[in-house]
Amino acid sequence: MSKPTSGDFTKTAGWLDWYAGPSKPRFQLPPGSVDAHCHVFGPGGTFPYAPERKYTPCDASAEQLFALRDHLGFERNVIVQATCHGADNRALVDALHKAQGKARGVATVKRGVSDEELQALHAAGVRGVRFNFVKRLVDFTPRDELMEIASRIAPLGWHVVIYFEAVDLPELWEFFTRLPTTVVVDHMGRPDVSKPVDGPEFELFMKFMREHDNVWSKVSCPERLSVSGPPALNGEDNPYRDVVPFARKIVETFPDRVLWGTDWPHPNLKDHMPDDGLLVDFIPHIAPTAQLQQKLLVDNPMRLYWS
Ligand SMILES: O=C(O)/C=C(\CC(=O)C(=O)O)C(=O)O
Repeated sequence: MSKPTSGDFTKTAGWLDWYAGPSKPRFQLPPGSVDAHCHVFGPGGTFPYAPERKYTPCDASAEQLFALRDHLGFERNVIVQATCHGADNRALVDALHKAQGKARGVATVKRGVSDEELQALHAAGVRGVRFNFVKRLVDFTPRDELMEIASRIAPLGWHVVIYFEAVDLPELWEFFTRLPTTVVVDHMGRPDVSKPVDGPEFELFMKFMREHDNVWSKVSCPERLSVSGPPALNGEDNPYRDVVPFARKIVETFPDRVLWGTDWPHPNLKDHMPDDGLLVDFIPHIAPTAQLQQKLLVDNPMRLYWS
């Protein structure tokens, strides 16, 4: 694979570039597997980063993403708009066109978006919008604006992807449970995995999914959530052990409402950059049977994004 570049932009201090030269997974992905959470960044020279961004990444182009897809053995991608591009979805749409049907997208839109713009996004392959509540990534958007957007995209059959920290779930609960669409949670609602898996914080997340059958979860990002590791590097075949009980509990309890993604190119990691091949090898630890793997990697994402 080619190496990361940063074009005309100066990367955020301490930025870790994505891992060039990932290993080949030992885990054999089921045919038709979908990497259901990944991003494209720029390239900044063609698709400039948004003025309101909170970080400036290294470039991560569509071509580089598709090279990783093929190397790891995925068939398709779901490309999620990252906050460094704000509500400018041009890099995402360009990647969707280049994917020739092998990618779907999740966009960010503002209240003023026109019906024509929504139709054009749909034609490009967008099937959802992302509402981000992680305070280090975005400025506050009033809830009534977000609810208005949700009601505009619901008739298109789209869903809402939500990204938030576990400690904020109580405050966001009322808003989330009013959303009129399928709701997909990024990275399991970012649990604090140093707390017990059967403790009150994670139990609230389980209750959120149990009581609302329109709520799905991505069981992604162990590299972001892990506290005690070990990292997916240097051939480690049992990485991020502390995250496994959380992800596995969700997969086994709600097998028809889970998705998995690499989160490539892993923005804002501070500690290490994982080997994406070893990240794929993490999957059987959280979805231990062939049936669970088929649902997680093929059936669920195909139902949500390609039917
Ligand atoms: O890659 C992710 O999903 C998580 C991110 C970045 C992000 O969400 C964004 O920039 O939109 C994070 O926690 O920094």
